[in-house]
Amino acid sequence: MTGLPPVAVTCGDPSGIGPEISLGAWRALGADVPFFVIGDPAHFPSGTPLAVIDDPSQAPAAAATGLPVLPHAFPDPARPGRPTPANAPGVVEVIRRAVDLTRSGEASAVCTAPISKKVLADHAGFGFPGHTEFLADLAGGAQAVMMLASDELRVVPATIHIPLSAVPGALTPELLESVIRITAKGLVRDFGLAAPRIAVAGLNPHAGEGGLLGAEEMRWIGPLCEDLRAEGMAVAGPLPADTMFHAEARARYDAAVCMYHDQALIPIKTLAFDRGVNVTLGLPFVRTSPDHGTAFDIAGQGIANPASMIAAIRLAARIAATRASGGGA
Ligand SMILES: NC(=O)c1ccc[n+]([C@@H]2O[C@H](COP(=O)([O-])OP(=O)(O)OC[C@H]3O[C@@H](n4cnc5c(N)ncnc54)[C@H](O)[C@@H]3O)[C@@H](O)[C@H]2O)c1
Ligand SMILES: N[C@H](C(=O)O)[C@H](O)COP(=O)(O)O
Repeated sequence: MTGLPPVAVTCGDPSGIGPEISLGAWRALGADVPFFVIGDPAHFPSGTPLAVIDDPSQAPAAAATGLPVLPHAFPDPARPGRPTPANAPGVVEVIRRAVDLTRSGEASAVCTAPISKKVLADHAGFGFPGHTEFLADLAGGAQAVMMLASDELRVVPATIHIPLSAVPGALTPELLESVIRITAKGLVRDFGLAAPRIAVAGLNPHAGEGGLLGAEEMRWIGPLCEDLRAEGMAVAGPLPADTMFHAEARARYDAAVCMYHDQALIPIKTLAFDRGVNVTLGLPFVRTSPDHGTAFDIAGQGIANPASMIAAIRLAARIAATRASGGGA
């Protein structure tokens, strides 16, 4: 226990595995890492020992008897695997509520259960491609940087939720430089690393093969890395992306900054799908999430693995404690 307020966990899509992995997290963590879920008490698996609270401060004591839930009423029941349009706006309201509670100091961090972007776009007018971009907006337009972290590997996609065809146009020296700087700062502030080492992936096969397979590396990614090295930052690259994720290569850096979503997320979800955590860097509050989605295909069957959610709640509490102590700052 840190003495900090509890972590606010959003319900995510109630028809996904959010309710059951939250229950799994409470079973594993009990009151050791205080948290509460914001959601509809009727959405949890039948037989869930619930501890309904009306204030986040009650969560640590409530956790001794059941899963602490701060109620948020939804119009429809949760139908596992079959999201209902009427519930979509509530999913967004819950995220806002978790952020408000964290910004007011009643919660120490936000941990989000998975949402379906498509369901929210279709039925809640959600104008963002993911939590990351929504949270950046709630933070007043901060530049939010997505990191997925595990013991084996940390990765950061410089461009996030955009089509592959849009990546070369969206990648600019300004964007990449700020992503590298926010990553370095996050590794110091939130992960307590004194001198973080960052590896930067190339965009093209073989990092462009000297211009034969693409020009971006020679034209500006390489020179940007040079400039940052000249400043004293430990930045390696641009490295060929196909050979930078094996065990020996990973030992040489603390985070890999990649050019697009799948370049970053395929290696970590292959190595650590059951324990990776999505952390948003660059926000004025702490936010984590499990590294998987709504898993509608298995929702309600009681087989979803709660390990990534457990790791996400633990990491949220740890980062909040590090920030509160001024630890890595
Ligand atoms: N943090 C988030 O909100 C988040 C993250 C990723 C994906 N998504 C969303 O989730 C939806 C589904 O995405 P997807 O199908 O690509 O990925 P997914 O992670 O939901 O599922 C991929 C596969 O992994 C399995 N799986 C996922 N989590 C599991 C767990 N905890 N235990 C056991 N098996 C698990 C699923 O059953 C499925 O077979 C999409 O709408 C996507 O946008 C949300
Ligand atoms: N890109 C993430 C993944 O594939 O795991 C996922 O979509 C979550 O993104 P947000 O945290 O922005 O919702």
